[in-house]
Amino acid sequence: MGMLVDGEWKDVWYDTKSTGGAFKREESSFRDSVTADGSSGFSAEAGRYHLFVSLACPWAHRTLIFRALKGLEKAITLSIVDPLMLEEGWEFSEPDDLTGAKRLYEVYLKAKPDYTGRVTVPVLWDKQKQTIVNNESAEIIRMLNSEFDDVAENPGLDFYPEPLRAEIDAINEMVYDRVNNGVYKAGFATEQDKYEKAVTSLCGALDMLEDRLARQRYIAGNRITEADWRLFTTLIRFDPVYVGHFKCNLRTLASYPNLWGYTRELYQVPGVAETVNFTHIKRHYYESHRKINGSGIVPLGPVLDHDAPHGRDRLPKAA
Ligand SMILES: N[C@@H](CCC(=O)N[C@@H](CS)C(=O)NCC(=O)O)C(=O)O
Repeated sequence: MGMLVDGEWKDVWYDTKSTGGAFKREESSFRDSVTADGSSGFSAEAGRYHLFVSLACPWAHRTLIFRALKGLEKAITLSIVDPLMLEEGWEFSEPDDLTGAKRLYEVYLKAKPDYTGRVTVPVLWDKQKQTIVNNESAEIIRMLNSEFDDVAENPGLDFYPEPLRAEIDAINEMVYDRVNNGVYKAGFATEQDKYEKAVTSLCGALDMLEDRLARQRYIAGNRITEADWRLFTTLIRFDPVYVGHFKCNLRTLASYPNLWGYTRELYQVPGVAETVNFTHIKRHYYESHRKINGSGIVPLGPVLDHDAPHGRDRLPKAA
């Protein structure tokens, strides 16, 4: 694991010294937008854009789900990095078809030769301008949701509907802080108190979500929205990785009947299971983070049946 400093790769682990043992996530650096009308300088066109993802990464996973559900697989091409992220960061097993890069940081350097910062997935790449449009998953999924409708196979699907936006934004904020990033704050903490604070907050958030999902089908009401997909990519990794590797073990996901049924329902939405790769997920965390798991041994369990009936039909769903 490392980062680029003035265009040079440095192999360094996350700095938690300056924050008293707490993990602080860096802001994403490329923040341009693709728009349907091209007013941003990046117009939504079939074949122009490319996604770089890791199948292990929950943030990149959001973009894979939106690409699949919106029917953008033909319009937006894809490169997948190797599961392990070691001294050279994310790498490709074969030179990347599109850019010839062996390591993801080379793609960042093509966009900005003097780049300083972390080299993260997902990356939305513009083949025409040969640059990174955006590397913030929260923004990329909004673009996939609404800007590519002229080239999407399912243009009518909207995961960020106008009447629910305030509710979705509020949920996202809580879920980001306490759940999506919460598991990382627990796992990367290097002081006991920071770890305990993160896990306690995470568990409180899961209790709250469990209670909500006992009463309603989805997190923002009776239809699936962006808020569900953002939560899903953390939940699907919870028992296989976060309980053990990140020590988020006050409770397993499977011990929450509603959250677990909900996770299975989302997993069973056509197109979603194909975006979930448990081999990449488990290998990435357990083999890459040698400061956390020195041996690199990948646990065999837990045995979970994501295809079991989800039982959520008892709660109403929008037509
Ligand atoms: N805010 C970013 C976070 C992306 C992120 O942190 N991705 C991780 C993989 S799960 C990564 O690439 N980390 C590499 C690093 O931090 O050096 C987003 O949501 O797009």
